[in-house]
Amino acid sequence: MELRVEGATVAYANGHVALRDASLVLDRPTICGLLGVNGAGKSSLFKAVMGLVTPAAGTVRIAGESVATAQRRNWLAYVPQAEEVDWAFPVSVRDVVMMGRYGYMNSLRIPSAADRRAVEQGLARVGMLDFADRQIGQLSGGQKKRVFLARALAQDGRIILLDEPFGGVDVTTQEQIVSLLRELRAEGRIILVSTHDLASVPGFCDQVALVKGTVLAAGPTEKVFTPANLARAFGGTAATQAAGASVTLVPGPDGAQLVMDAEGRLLGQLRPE
Ligand SMILES: Nc1ncnc2c1ncn2[C@@H]1O[C@H](COP(=O)(O)OP(=O)(O)OP(=O)(O)O)[C@@H](O)[C@H]1O
Repeated sequence: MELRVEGATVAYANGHVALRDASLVLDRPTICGLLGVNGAGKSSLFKAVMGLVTPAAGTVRIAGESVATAQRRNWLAYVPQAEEVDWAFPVSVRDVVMMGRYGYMNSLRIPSAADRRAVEQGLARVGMLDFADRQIGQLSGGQKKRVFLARALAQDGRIILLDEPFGGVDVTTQEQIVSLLRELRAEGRIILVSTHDLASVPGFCDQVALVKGTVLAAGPTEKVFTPANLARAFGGTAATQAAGASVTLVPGPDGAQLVMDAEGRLLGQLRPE
């Protein structure tokens, strides 16, 4: 599998250019973190990959094919931000996960035994089988995320895009999601995950892409997740805020310790002697 975004420009109907000349190539199984401030263009990049917006310039190719072909082959799975979902819509958890199978069904959408099995397996894998008959609005934030993850699992996507999967989830749920993402990578899938939780990035992302109106830098975490690059993506003041702040040390690349503040901002890096 390969995801190749080259020179993509995403502009909306009101003329706002969310991304300009953005490039990102993921050509092996990976967990790639997509990092940037609010409004940096992360969701716009996802939408371009999913074919929800058509780039005004540039190309998106998936294993050499167009997005439309990749969609038809069920290669692309998307776990949306919670805000994008209408939680009042009267469907059960099982119904939502079954949507991941629509691409495998004919127009009558009558599930086969294989579809039902994929749904049960997806729900079991995220620990949500007991909630299968619940209305989706009647779930906690973390449970909602897990349901949409189960939908991606049921779909058996080769490229899985997760928009802010850790927003509002507790530490245990976050750990469960991360270990599931590792399993999916081991199965050969490409995982692209946008997150604001910088502190957790070195622990689970083998690559990162920094977004600010374009892809500023992308590559292996140990090369790209550096204070200098983070300052470019998040603003240059991070390093000056250390005095008096309560800080956390997070294991970083090559034995380094990342010094983060309470909000997950990177203040600096301690290198081993
Ligand atoms: N449908 C739209 N019409 C016009 N402008 C839009 C639309 N969607 C997003 N934008 C704008 O494009 C820019 C990038 O938005 P995008 O949602 O891609 O950012 P993001 O990095 O995902 O942000 P967040 O972290 O807040 O989710 C923002 O300035 C946003 O206001």
